[in-house]
Amino acid sequence: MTAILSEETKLRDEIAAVGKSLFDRALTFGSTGNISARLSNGDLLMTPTNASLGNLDPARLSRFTAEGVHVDGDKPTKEAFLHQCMYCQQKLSGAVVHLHSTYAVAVSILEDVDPDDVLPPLTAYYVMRVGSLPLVPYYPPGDTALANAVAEKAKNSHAVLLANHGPVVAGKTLRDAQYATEELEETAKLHLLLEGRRTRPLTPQQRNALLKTF
Ligand SMILES: O=C(O)[C@@H](O)C(=O)COP(=O)(O)O
Ligand SMILES: [Zn+2]
Repeated sequence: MTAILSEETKLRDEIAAVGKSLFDRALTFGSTGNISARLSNGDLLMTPTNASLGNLDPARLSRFTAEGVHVDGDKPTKEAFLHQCMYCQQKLSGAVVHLHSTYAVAVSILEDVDPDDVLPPLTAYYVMRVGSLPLVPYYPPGDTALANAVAEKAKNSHAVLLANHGPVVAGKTLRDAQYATEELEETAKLHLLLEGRRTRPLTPQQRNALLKTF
């Protein structure tokens, strides 16, 4: 019991610390974005709805059982279904991060993108951390149809981009999900910086070699 409690306390503190770090670096704004993380017994901790990621109270995070029942904490994020869908598809995931980070949101609004993989493989680190980025068609935030659309795209990718909204990224640990989301944002920025210029993304062979290694 003591071990479970200390694991939960640690994870609650980590969610608040990661949220503050993301918010302080302007990777999300106001009360946008949400974070969840999974305990070893399968329970999920999630950020409450309308909470600023910059100012989370670890004791008030929403907790769900592994079966998806909200058991304590504040009213959960309206994207709770969406987070649960990511865990269903990405079985090894221990955390999910959703942000409204500016460059990724900008890319999510572009018309002429490949919906199967929105960003080109510009750097090795992007391929290693993110890999591929399918675009999920637009649905209003909190719509259960959005969760179903995410589930479809997340079958083959731990990162997805919600059209006209923002990224959702799962990781083995909360730090993995955080770092992958940050890498996605930086690559979206590079992509927009390079617009109109001739570029030399990684070749399919170079990309595949990285995917095999990591
Ligand atoms: O865009 C939205 O409304 C949500 O996806 C979001 O980012 C914040 O919603 P809550 O987590 O319910 O505050
Ligand atoms: Zn959102």
